[in-house]
Amino acid sequence: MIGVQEKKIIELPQRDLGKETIVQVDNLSVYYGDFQAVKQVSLPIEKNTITALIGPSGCGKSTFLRALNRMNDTIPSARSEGSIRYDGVPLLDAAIDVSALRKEMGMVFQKPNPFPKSIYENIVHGLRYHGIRKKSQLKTLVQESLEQAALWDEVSDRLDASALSLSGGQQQRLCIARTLALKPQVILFDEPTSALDPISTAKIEKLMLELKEHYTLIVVTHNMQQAARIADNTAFFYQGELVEYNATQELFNQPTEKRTAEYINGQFS
Ligand SMILES: Nc1ncnc2c1ncn2[C@@H]1O[C@H](COP(=O)(O)OP(=O)(O)OP(=O)(O)O)[C@@H](O)[C@H]1O
Repeated sequence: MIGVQEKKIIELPQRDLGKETIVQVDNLSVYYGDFQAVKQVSLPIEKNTITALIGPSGCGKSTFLRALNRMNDTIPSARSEGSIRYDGVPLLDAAIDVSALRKEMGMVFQKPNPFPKSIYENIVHGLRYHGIRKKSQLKTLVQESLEQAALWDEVSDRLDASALSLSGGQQQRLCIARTLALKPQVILFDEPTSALDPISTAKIEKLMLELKEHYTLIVVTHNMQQAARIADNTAFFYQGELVEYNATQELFNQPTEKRTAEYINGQFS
């Protein structure tokens, strides 16, 4: 449940959302001070799909992604306008408990960022924060999330080892496991493979395709091939605007907008 901070209670949707659209964004604008980084973007995110956000550097992809789970709140100059509804819940409402929201909409970043602690501690940290303290339950959740992140077989005999002793690709899967342990509904990925080698990238892409059976994934990527390989739907952003949003195959094979065609044909980057 997404609770609240004081004033009013806003209930989080129950687990079984039972709807095609899990997140509905309408006229979302995001500003950093006077600068408008995202301009009146509207789009639906379908449940149990991978949605890719593509576009040239600085076009607002990450800002849009971070608006969804209110990560931009941590930037003093940032301000969002418009509407983001998560199964009907207005996420931009000031009364939303952002900590609960970020549990429900977990985030995986570009650079694997495990804590300088053991593999086990990396996963239980967030669980303890959210009030889970029973050892047996923590142990079960650690194993489950590492299995789901396709890392268990590689680390089951060294859960006490430092997370920093893992390879970059393993660290990123640990960060995914850390997110999964909190049982999110939506996982936001901000260029999750751009710091990884091709083999680790392939493992993460395979994992993402497996995860969409249970979760809804939204991924910012610079890599158009990656979007074409894994995404069901793709949104092309340019200078803060959403230029085109369609099924990935359509967007790449028959873009309706000239700017999309130019971008995917490599005429600008
Ligand atoms: N904290 C911030 N303060 C001020 N401006 C910012 C901030 N973060 C991003 N911006 C600006 O907002 C615009 C969009 O940035 P954003 O990082 O969302 O783009 P992006 O498409 O994700 O870029 P990239 O692909 O390079 O990561 C850019 O002009 C950027 O300089």
